[in-house]
Amino acid sequence: MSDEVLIELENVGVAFNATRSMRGGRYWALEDVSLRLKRGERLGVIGRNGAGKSTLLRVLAGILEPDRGRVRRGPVSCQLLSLALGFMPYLTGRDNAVLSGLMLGLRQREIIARLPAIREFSELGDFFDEPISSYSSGMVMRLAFSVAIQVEPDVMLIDEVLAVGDAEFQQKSGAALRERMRQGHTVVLVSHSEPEVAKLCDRLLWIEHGRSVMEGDRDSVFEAYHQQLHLTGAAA
Ligand SMILES: Nc1ncnc2c1ncn2[C@@H]1O[C@H](COP(=O)(O)OP(=O)(O)OP(=O)(O)O)[C@@H](O)[C@H]1O
Repeated sequence: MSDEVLIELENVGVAFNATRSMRGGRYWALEDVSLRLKRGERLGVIGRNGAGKSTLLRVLAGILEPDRGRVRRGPVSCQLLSLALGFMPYLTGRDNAVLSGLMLGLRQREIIARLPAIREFSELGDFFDEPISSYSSGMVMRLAFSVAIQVEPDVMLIDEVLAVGDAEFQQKSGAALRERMRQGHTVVLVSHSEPEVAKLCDRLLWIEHGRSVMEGDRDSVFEAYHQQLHLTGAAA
């Protein structure tokens, strides 16, 4: 891992409009999170349901602007892999792959040259040329993962998607991801699967109620997290 900081968050907060049952007003999904993401880092983000993990990934991806705090970003391309992904349902897998590549800063001919590899990795067969409204959620994730693996963004932000798809594809995507990490790619992974996080990440950020609780090497953060779960008797 190099010392080059790709994205830096300083006391970042994101507020949403609260629902009527919450009596309106603003609701802080992220309250105060600071983070320095370095090139080549394999960062896991852990925390209970609703802690703000997905919101944090959307800030890192540049999809959400913070309502407080500061984000400093180098000239990096980020790809967010999430089940709530922004594909166009009426376009084919192929056209969505081209769009994603363009949005990640590739030239049209670069992404077109990679289409056969994307189609092959996805194992979508003829579905690659069908509108993705006809895909299952597992098929959408196959497409998204295949694009990300072939396009090679500077930063891959992965939100609970590795468990989607059948066991064979999970194994293949996990292996492809580990290979990318071995080559020094930067990955941020949100997952409730501790074995997955333990296998892929060497550093962890633990957040609760939108605030950073602890950041550090994987084993120390897991230890503190488990201790707290034990104390509160709560499940992750
Ligand atoms: N677009 C939105 N509008 C309103 N509230 C939102 C929106 N997105 C997230 N929230 C709220 O912000 C809080 C944090 O949500 P977020 O999805 O970031 O948590 P999470 O840690 O990823 O949760 P989980 O582990 O359950 O996926 C939640 O209370 C959620 O309901």
